[in-house]
Amino acid sequence: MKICVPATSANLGPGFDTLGLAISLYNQVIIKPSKFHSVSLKGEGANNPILKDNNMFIAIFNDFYHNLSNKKRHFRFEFTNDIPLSRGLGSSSAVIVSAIASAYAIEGIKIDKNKLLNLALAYESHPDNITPAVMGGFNVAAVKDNEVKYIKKNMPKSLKAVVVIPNRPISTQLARKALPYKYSKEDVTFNISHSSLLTAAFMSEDWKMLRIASQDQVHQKYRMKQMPELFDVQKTALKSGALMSTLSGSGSTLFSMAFNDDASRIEKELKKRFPHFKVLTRDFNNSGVTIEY
Ligand SMILES: Nc1ncnc2c1ncn2[C@@H]1O[C@H](COP(=O)(O)OP(=O)(O)OP(=O)(O)O)[C@@H](O)[C@H]1O
Ligand SMILES: N[C@@H](CCO)C(=O)O
Repeated sequence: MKICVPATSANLGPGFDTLGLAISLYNQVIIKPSKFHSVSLKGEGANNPILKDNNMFIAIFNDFYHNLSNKKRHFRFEFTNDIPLSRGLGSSSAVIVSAIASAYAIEGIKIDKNKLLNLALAYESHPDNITPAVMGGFNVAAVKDNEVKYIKKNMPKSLKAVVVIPNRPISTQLARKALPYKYSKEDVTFNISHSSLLTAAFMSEDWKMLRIASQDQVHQKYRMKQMPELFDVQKTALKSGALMSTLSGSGSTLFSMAFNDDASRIEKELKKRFPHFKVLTRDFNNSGVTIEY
């Protein structure tokens, strides 16, 4: 049985805890019945002892498996991770979504994607990464009575994501603590207007509007101060022709979106200016988590 889940970029500037989209960069896990519990890891986190000994995926998988099954079985988990840890590309959401999906799949129980999304919400209270991780595409999401209410739009093939992944992580938990407790009415109004404009721009494919609509006053400046080079990354991406360039989730990755024809020039410029960071160009993902029995 094989589960594949995409990376996600949340917030998209002003849409704090609300907007997110899925990128064609994946974590994959193959699970096989086995005489003993065993784990193999390839790719991101492969040398991280926590992922071998105290793996969040295994803990969530076990929570669900023990509730769903009355059999005592052991498994071999073969992870191939392309989503970097704590870089703002939704690594925790990918783990949560794929662990829950795996527990159902190994028991042969089909799980509806809306149910999967609402189960994932118990592990990550903001819906902006888990929604595109499950559904794919661009999503606007809100939580009401412990349920995610969302609207999805598929991303067109004419656009690419260009991501700059720094060599240092930022933990989401700490990055959330770095934010102010209170905001001025001006900042709140700024973000409501820009987030609404950004959503309308995605829905109507008015891509030229993104540069203005993706501005934010609520979280980026507080977080990017911790890694000031990120301001230069953002400026370089926009100057090289990106349609928008925003802190991905809580960072440290900078996400940019570009027309296909501009993406390789932007990638080249970013690689030249920031040789110590990883720069990747990817399509968007529209299918979300996939399960092969
Ligand atoms: N492949 C993985 N296997 C097991 N646990 C993982 C894996 N990837 C991430 N994690 C867990 O998720 C934590 C990272 O979550 P965090 O929310 O800080 O970052 P993120 O999800 O990558 O960023 P963001 O939410 O801003 O997109 C890691 O410290 C680890 O506990
Ligand atoms: N909306 C979340 C995304 C990161 O998980 C944040 O910015 O903290």
